[in-house]
Amino acid sequence: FMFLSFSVIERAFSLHKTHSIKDMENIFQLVRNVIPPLTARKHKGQDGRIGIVGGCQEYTGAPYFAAISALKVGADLSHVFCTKDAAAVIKSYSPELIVHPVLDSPNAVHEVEKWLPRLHSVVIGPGLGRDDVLLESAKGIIEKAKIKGIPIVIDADGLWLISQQPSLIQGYQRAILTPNYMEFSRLYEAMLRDPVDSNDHHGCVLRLSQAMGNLTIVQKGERDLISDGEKVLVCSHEGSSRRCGGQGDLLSGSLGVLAHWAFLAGPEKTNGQNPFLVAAFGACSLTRQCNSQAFQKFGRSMTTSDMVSEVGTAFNKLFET
Ligand SMILES: NC(=O)C1=CN([C@@H]2O[C@H](COP(=O)(O)OP(=O)(O)OC[C@H]3O[C@@H](n4cnc5c(N)ncnc54)[C@H](OP(=O)(O)O)[C@@H]3O)[C@@H](O)[C@H]2O)[C@@H](O)CC1
Ligand SMILES: Nc1ncnc2c1ncn2[C@@H]1O[C@H](COP(=O)(O)OP(=O)(O)OP(=O)(O)O)[C@@H](O)[C@H]1O
Ligand SMILES: [Mg+2]
Repeated sequence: FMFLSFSVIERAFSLHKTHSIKDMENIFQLVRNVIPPLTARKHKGQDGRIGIVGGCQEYTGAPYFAAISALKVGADLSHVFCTKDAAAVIKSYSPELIVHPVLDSPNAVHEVEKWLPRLHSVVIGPGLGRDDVLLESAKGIIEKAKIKGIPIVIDADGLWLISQQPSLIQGYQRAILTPNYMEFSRLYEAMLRDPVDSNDHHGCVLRLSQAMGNLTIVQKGERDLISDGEKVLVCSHEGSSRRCGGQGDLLSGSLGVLAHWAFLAGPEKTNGQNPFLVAAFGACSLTRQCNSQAFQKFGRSMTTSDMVSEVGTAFNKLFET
């Protein structure tokens, strides 16, 4: 089945090289290489402690989807840093999550900073909203995470913040941005001062990554384009035509774990490829596989919760061979 999905690795200078099944299969193998083995000699936490920064009065589903997906991919602990009024709601969705109601407190940055030494990666933005006070907290948290060298996934309203202040993340190569169509356009226009060229998606994602200082960009869509400014990977693994909200949150939460694993494994395990490209490819194919499986069961009534239930079998199918 792996050969049915259609994904490519291409060099920046030869953008329209023929798509090679071998390359695609190789990237799946690289994802497998970075997955930590399950052994009896590990303690709780070793396979990943992930932080999600998001969750406000309007949005509680998004941080939940990201945090629960991180656990189901294989992280040991998943922390959500959200506003006070969102915390009880998110806790009530799941006893698995550790929820900190700190994001709207006056010392929000310090409250999250205390936890950073214990976190392997952070996902900033799912359900964060656009309140200036919360965006300011997110900004402070990004700055602290950068100082610690922690991999940072930026999604949703975190990308809104980056569109306003690109220098906040520019040049930090341990960051991965996961824009949808709208978010990509906003970022592109902010950085390149030009509208997106709809005839050249490859070139656009490549140029945006370069303008941002070669951090990893995942442009989500009918095909996911993943670039670090040098290469463009394409993930068009089969999903479905069902576009319920929350799928991007499943992607960013999964990517939080995979980014940590790939970063820890390093370029030896990824055959010299940028570990964050490999992680992104893994998260995109996993999300699409969950979509495909859930759609087969539920059709049009499929929701993101149904996709979350598929993470385990989807992961096994793609990566545990
Ligand atoms: N259950 C929850 O709690 C969930 C909460 N969520 C949270 O919501 C927050 C805001 O995130 P977001 O993604 O709605 O904001 P943004 O990107 O500005 O899009 C807004 C507008 O963009 C447009 N548009 C989008 N795609 C397009 C396309 N391909 N092509 C063309 N246009 C396109 C479209 O415009 P329209 O169709 O109305 O013209 C759409 O209305 C954020 O915190 C997020 O995490 C979500 O995660 C879902 C689950
Ligand atoms: N047209 C499409 N065909 C197939 N898969 C798609 C399509 N558009 C998006 N996807 C997949 O859906 C997932 C989420 O992408 P999407 O663009 O919906 O993110 P989003 O808008 O941020 O979602 P969310 O509602 O969580 O905020 C990605 O894995 C992407 O590959
Ligand atoms: Mg989104």
